[in-house]
Parts: sequence; C-alpha cells; structure tokens
Amino acid sequence: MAQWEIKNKTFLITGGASGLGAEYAKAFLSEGAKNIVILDINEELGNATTEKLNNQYGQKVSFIKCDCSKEDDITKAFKAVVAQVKQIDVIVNNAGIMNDNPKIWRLASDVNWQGVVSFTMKGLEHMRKDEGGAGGTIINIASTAALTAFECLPVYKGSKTAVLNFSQCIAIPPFFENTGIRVLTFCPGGTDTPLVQNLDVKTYDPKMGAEFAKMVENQDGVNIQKVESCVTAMVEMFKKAGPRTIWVSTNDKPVQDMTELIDGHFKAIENAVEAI
Ligand SMILES: NC(=O)C1=CN([C@@H]2O[C@H](COP(=O)(O)OP(=O)(O)OC[C@H]3O[C@@H](n4cnc5c(N)ncnc54)[C@H](O)[C@@H]3O)[C@@H](O)[C@H]2O)C=CC1
Ligand SMILES: CCCCCC(=O)/C=C/C=C\C/C=C\C/C=C\CCCC(=O)O
Repeated sequence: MAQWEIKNKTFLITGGASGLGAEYAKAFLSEGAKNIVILDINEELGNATTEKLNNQYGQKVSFIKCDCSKEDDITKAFKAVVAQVKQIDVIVNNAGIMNDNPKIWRLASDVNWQGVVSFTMKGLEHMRKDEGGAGGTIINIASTAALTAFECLPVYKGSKTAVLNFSQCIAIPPFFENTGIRVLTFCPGGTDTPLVQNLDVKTYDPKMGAEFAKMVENQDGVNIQKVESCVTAMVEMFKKAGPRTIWVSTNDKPVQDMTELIDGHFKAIENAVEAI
C-alpha cells in the first residue's frame, strides 16, 4: 500500500532532537522521506540535529521548540507544522521521560501520556480522510515496560501501559476504514540512550534506584540493546505493519508483531470478568 511507503512522506517526530527520535529521523531520511519536522524541548540539541541532518540529506528537516507536556505549546507547534508543510503524513509520538522521582513524576506523566493523547487527537483531525484529510500513520511509542513487570518504575510503566491501551482502543475497526489512519504502537525494550543512564535517581525510592542502577550496569538479567536494532525495527514495522498493531523491539532481535497475543490475553480476561 503506497501509504506505507516512507518515500515522499512528511514526518512530525516529537522528542526528535536526540536519542531514538533523532535516529528515527535519520533512518526515515535515508529511506527517502520528503520532510521531517522535529519538535523538542531542547532547542540547542534540536537546532544541532537539524543542521547535521540537513547537511547530510539536503534541506528537508526543520525544528520547532515544543514542550510536549504543555497543551499551549503543543497547539502552537502543531499549527506551525501544518502551516509549514501543509500535510503531515506520519506522526511519531516519541518524546518521553523515564523518571518516577517524587519531584518529577507529574511532568514525566504529562509528556509520556497527555502529550501522546494531544498529538494523536490533533493528528486524527488533520489526517482523517472522512473529513477531507489524506490519511496517514500515527506511531505511539510505548515500551516493553507496558508488557512486563518493571515494578521499580510504576509511573513510567503506568504511562506506557496507558499509551498502549489508548492506541489500541482508538483504532478499533472500522477506524482505519473510515479515516485512512493507521495507528501503531511500538514497544522497545531497554535501549542504549541517555534514558537508561543515572537510573539511581529515577525511581521513587533511592534505595531501589541504587539497586536498579547496579542491576543495569552489571547487566544482571538485563540486556540493553543497540540503538541501531531499535531503529531498524522501527523502519521494518513502518513498512509492513497493518493498522492497529503492537510491535516489540528488544534484545537486538528482529521486530515482532505481538498484537494477536496481547489481544488474546485481554479477551481472556474480559471473558473471565464477564463470567463472574
Ligand atoms: N531508551 C530506552 O531504553 C527506551 C525508550 N523508550 C521510549 O522511547 C522514547 C525515546 O526515548 P530515548 O530516545 O531513549 O530518550 P532520550 O532521553 O534519549 O531522548 C528523549 C528526547 O525527548 C526530549 N524531551 C524530553 N522532554 C520533552 C518535552 N517535555 N517536550 C519535548 N521533548 C522532550 C528530549 O529533549 C530528548 O531529545 C521515549 O518515549 C521512551 O520512553 C521506550 C522503551 C525503551
Ligand atoms: C523490561 C522493561 C524494559 C523497559 C524499557 C524501557 O522503557 C526503559 C528501560 C530502562 C532501563 C532498564 C532496562 C531494562 C530493565 C529490565 C528489567 C528490570 C526489572 C526491574 C523491576 O521490574 O523491578
């Protein structure tokens, strides 16, 4: 399906100034993306990444400062992107913070969860074919934390579980048939970016934080995959994923479509609840 081609598509990537978001931008450009607009709170990194990508791929990338935890910023930035590119084909809701610290958890929740909902809503309005849009793809970044125990970071896990459930609910058939919008959920496992550093201060409990940091540092039952593995997985998923699907990229292994397994578990629980 032409819509699932990267070539000549315009992308909006939140949190694209650094980490995985910047690497997704690079990979989409190398696959022929027409334009990429990076939205990020970090202006310095955003401008530097934009300049670097433009030097390598031609003038295809622009940067707009946006704090994805703030509704006003999101509204302004989204309008600015539409004014600039006219048609957004793909939104990657990637901006995220992993920090359950009592002083930061609310900000982290706002970025990871409210930000994703807000951009998804705006994306639906802009893209939906049944209201004059051109269709498109919305990729919401969750995490394997949404699918595994990960008890040490309950706020982060909660936000990522919410992203996964929200994305699946909103895309229930005939959503794709009506709107032409493919909603995908991408769940990376631990991946080697700044997000997995300084873990000692990222949990709600300092003792647990120190243990968690040691566990990850010593690779004690924990594998942190390479950034390239996650980026390859993203590109492969983009090209082949059907609407309303959930994909996992972990342990440097090929990307896996886990929708059937996850839907099956939810259905089994639903049946058990209904049988009470
Ligand atoms: N690295 C990992 O192990 C995993 C990452 N993820 C998810 O992937 C996404 C990207 O993570 P990484 O690249 O690893 O993180 P990172 O920390 O390396 O990069 C995050 C980017 O988001 C930006 N950002 C932070 N707060 C923002 C805000 N309020 N508004 C706009 N931009 C903001 C940062 O400036 C940075 O450019 C996140 O949603 C994360 O939860 C999911 C699973 C595993
Ligand atoms: C297994 C969940 C991986 C979540 C990936 C993610 O979004 C961020 C990870 C950051 C760092 C650590 C990576 C892997 C840790 C794996 C297991 C630790 C389990 C600890 C616990 O549940 O208490």
